[in-house]
Amino acid sequence: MPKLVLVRHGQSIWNLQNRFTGWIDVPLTEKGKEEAYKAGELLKDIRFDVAYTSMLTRAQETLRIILETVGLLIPVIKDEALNERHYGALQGLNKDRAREKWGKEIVHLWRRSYDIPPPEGESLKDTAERTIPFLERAIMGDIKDGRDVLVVAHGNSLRSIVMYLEKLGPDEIIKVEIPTGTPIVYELDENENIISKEIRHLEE
Ligand SMILES: O=C(O)[C@H](O)COP(=O)(O)O
Repeated sequence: MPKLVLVRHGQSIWNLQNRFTGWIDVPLTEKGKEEAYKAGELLKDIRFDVAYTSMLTRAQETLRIILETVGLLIPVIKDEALNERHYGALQGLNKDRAREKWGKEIVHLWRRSYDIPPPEGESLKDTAERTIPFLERAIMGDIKDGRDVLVVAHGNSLRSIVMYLEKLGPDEIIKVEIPTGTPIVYELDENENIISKEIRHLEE
């Protein structure tokens, strides 16, 4: 059965500073690079055929470190469709300051609900309107041909993909958090049904 592996990029400078990032192109921290290396260590048993990532440095750099760690030289496809949710007016703001300004309930809904967009930004639904057509058009073609695929992207672009693959409703996706550098390994059949799901962590 072909594997589809999803990895959120390692910690970025703005993750560390607790700032909304979205489409702002910030680099990984040293810890983020280490998380990428550890993700690679956890994926050494999979002979990926192809990898996909976004147009943002933090995801591309995470992917580069993973491929170097697993020792594979494979085609890498970069596409804006996998970029993080556009966080609109929140981009650059500290998340605690945003809660003080607007209240924690609405900030939580902007961050985790399905269809409530942050000011001037994308809701998860808006994000899914670009990630899912790309998943279907490009990534699922590889899966149907039996290839093992690695996707390195972002917290919310990946939440939209997890919601679709796992057939989650808006009341379920609101609880889903995707930690940095933690591979989610799916085995899929030719009809995109999940045969198995494994979240890989290093033993502490
Ligand atoms: O863009 C961001 O700020 C992060 O990548 C994800 O943000 P979130 O934790 O609010 O979803």
